[in-house]
Formats: sequence, structure tokens, C-alpha cells
Amino acid sequence: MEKENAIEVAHVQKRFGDRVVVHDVSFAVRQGEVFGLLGPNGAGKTTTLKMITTLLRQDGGHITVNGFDTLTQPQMVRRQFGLTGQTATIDQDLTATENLVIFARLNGLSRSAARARAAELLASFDLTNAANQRLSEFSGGMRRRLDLAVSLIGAPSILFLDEPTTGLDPRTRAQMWATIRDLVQQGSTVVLTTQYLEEADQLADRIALIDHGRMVAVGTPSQLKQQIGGSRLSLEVPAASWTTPAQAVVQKVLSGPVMVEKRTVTADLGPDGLPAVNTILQQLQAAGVPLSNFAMQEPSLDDVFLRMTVGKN
Ligand SMILES: Nc1ncnc2c1ncn2[C@@H]1O[C@H](COP(=O)(O)OP(=O)(O)OP(=O)(O)O)[C@@H](O)[C@H]1O
Repeated sequence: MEKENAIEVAHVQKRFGDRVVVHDVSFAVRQGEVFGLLGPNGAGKTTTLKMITTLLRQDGGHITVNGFDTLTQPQMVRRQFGLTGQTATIDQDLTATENLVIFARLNGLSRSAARARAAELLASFDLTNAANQRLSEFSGGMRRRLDLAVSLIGAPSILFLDEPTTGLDPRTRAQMWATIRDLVQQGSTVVLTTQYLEEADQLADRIALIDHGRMVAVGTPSQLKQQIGGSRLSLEVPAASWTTPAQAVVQKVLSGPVMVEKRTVTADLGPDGLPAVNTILQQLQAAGVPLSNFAMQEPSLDDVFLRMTVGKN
């Protein structure tokens, strides 16, 4: 059976004064997936997230979260999710346990249930040893993990992570990724915004690419990569004199442009893919063109990002 979408955003628009910062954006987030909102600075990611989480009202279009409308049922919508990126709401002078207990009590848990939930979350975020440490003594990575723990107190089915690993070192970032993957394994739906393409590539099942308030593309990381031309073929010949015959063979098989730089011939494979590579290799052999190196490279999300977005004016 087809699962209901966790979030539906339909033709949403947002203006600040006369300036339209989100134009007719539509997408759906499926239950249990990690959905990445990606785009350059000022693209409208945070504004979109704020509308979904009822912190801002859209000027046009509809948004539902687990079937509840953000404009007419905002309280029901708020019960569906946890939100991180709100470290400001955490008290620096209190310990990790005290902070978690306060949030758990605010979520309606009894004193003993709140303490139990705090201990459970500290354990799952590897913070048990820091349970009685004040947050002012926490490192950036520990704080980020506690922030995520706080957002999970109410066991939400949807989690919004606004740039969850900005400013973290590579090891701590990898730990956060593992934590997020665990949450998804347990059935959570995650929407994350990120500036890190690698993060989107690592975590997101699907990505919406936003630029200047418009949706530029939506799809799995590999669909987005294919949209900008599929894999790239790169052939290196042992001497510069071989580049012309090698280029001629590649040009005969592929329709797009073939580039030559020193002893290397490169071209986008386009939709022809592997069969074209086979033909090229056979024809090179038949023409007696030797190769010193051969590579096929998938475009990176960086390539997608750079080709599909313009960024700030
Ligand atoms: N309250 C506001 N009033 C006026 N303009 C705003 C307001 N909030 C955001 N904007 C503008 O809307 C545009 C989109 O901002 P938004 O914060 O959604 O972008 P973003 O994609 O999250 O960018 P970043 O990656 O830099 O966080 C920006 O040009 C921003 O200056």
C-alpha cells in the first residue's frame, strides 16, 4: 500500500514587503525518508522550513504535515515534529540532565518519567558521562547532540534539522550522520537543510534544490546527477600525437562535445552510458590507439549545485 506523505507543500509563496522570496514551491516528503532542502545562501530554505513548522504563514498555497493544515490546524501540526537549530532555548547554566528534564516536563511527562527519558536520551547520544556537566562547558559537537536529543523528547514522527552539522569537525559530523541514520532506521521522517553537498549526498534519499525562492530540481542524488549529463568519460593516451585519433573515435560515438587537454580526452556520456563506452573501446582498439588511463566519473552533487543554481545576486 502506498504510504501517506508526511509533508505536502503545494504552490507555496512568501513575500517580505514587496519582495517575493519563495515562488510557487511544491514538493512532498514521504514517510520514513530523509528529504534534503539544498540551495545557496538566501535561496529560501529557512523560510520554507519556517512555513512548514508554522513559525511563518505563507501568502499563497497550502502545506500539510501528517495531513494537518499549517494555517488552520497549527497546534496539531506542531505536535507532529521536533525541531533542532534552536540551541538558544537551552539554558547554558544548567546541566545536560536538567535541560532535558525541563523539556520533558514541558512535554507533559511526570517528574520520574522525565528523568528516565533524559537518561535514555543521554545514553543514546553518548552523553551519559556529561550528564551533570553544565552546557557552558560543552563542546560544539556535544551541544549539537544535546540539541538533537532535546528535539526527540516528545518522540516526534518528523524531525526538522536546520543545518545540523554546521561548524562541526569531520569526526563529529560523521557521528551526527550516524545518529541521524539510526533515527531514520527507527522510522522517523527527517527534513534537513544543509549547505554541505556531501551531507545531502550521504543522508538524503531525495533532495529539493532551491535557488532564488524557486525549485530548480527534485530527485534522488543520482537522478539529479543524471539530469546534468550522466557520467563523464576520460581517456588518457601515452603521447600527445594520439589525442587527435582518440578524439575522432569518441566524437564518432558520442553526440556531445569532446574536450582535449594535454594527453586526456574527456566527454559526457549522456544517456548512451555503458554501451557507448564499449563501442569506444572497441573502436580505439580497431584503430590501434593505445590508452595509458581510462576512467568513468559520476558527476558530484557539487557539479549539480554549480550548474543548476545561480546563488546570491
Ligand atoms: N524576516 C524577513 N524579512 C525580510 N526578508 C527576509 C526575512 N527572512 C528572510 N528574508 C530574506 O529572504 C530570503 C531567503 O532567506 P532564507 O533565510 O530563507 O534563505 P536560506 O536559503 O535559508 O539561506 P541561508 O543558507 O543563508 O540560511 C533572503 O534574501 C533573506 O534576506
